Amino acid sequence: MLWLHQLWRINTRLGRVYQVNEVFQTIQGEGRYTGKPSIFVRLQGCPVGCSWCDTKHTWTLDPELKTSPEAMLAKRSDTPAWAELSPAQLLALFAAEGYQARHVVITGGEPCLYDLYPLCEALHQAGYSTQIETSGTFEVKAPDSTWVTVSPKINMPGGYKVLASALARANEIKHPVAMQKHIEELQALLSEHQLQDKLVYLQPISQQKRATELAIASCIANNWQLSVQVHKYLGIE
Ligand SMILES: C[S@@+](CC[C@H](N)C(=O)[O-])C[C@H]1O[C@@H](n2cnc3c(N)ncnc32)[C@H](O)[C@@H]1O
Ligand SMILES: Nc1nc2[nH]cc(C(=O)O)c2c(=O)[nH]1
Ligand code: SF4
Ligand SMILES: [Mg+2]
Repeated sequence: MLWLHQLWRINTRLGRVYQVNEVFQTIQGEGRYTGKPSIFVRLQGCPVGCSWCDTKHTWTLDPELKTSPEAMLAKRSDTPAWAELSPAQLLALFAAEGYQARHVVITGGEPCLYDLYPLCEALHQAGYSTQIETSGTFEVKAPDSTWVTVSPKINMPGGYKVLASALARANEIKHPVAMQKHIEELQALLSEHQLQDKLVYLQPISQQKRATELAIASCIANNWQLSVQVHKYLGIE
């Protein structure tokens, strides 16, 4: 017999909705799953404020910018408009769009502002594998089988800091770099949390030549891997 609190938890989860900036099908362009056909679900809202963020249009969650799922899907440029969808509505949207990818990447914005259990569980039940792209500044609320990519934010202007629990949960650590100090910050973080055995990727910030050269040299020196945002080189989403 289900306890009352379990029933309440299930009901709450079933009733969960997500604020979604965009949904699209493409090739995963970053990290361990680079090259994998994927459906991206980009959630709205992020308070972290990375100066080099390539998705600044997802930072706000303005109630006046709420739009319909159809209008959200029809967007052809980066805007801060968002739509509210339940996991069931997202699955129906995937079917209606005829998406064939079986891997779903939940990104943002900062997806870990949300409880991702209901979404990931519904996706798993429907046969999808799931991945989260997160800054690690909020608790990761997702099933064990979800692949978690943590892009640790260190010394952020707003004071947000990567959580030890998020680093421990990470299946891979992906660090955007442009300067030598970013390499040193990552080395200090890995030794502070004893994470030398984690899978680590360096990702040059915004395809800059110097950042890419630094990332290549640092990957070789530290036996890390390179992630180059393949989608940007290909000119796809
Ligand atoms: C836009 S963020 C959204 C998910 C989450 N907020 C985070 O930071 O991981 C997705 C990934 O893009 C990376 N990223 C953002 N802007 C970038 C840029 N200009 N160059 C390289 N990587 C970037 C982030 O570090 C993160 O790994
Ligand atoms: N193709 C593609 N791969 C990605 N990997 C992580 C992305 C993100 O914005 O989180 C991203 C993205 O926006 N597009
Ligand atoms: S945490 Fe992610 S979405 Fe937020 S500002 Fe930084 S890169 Fe952008
Ligand atoms: Mg991106």
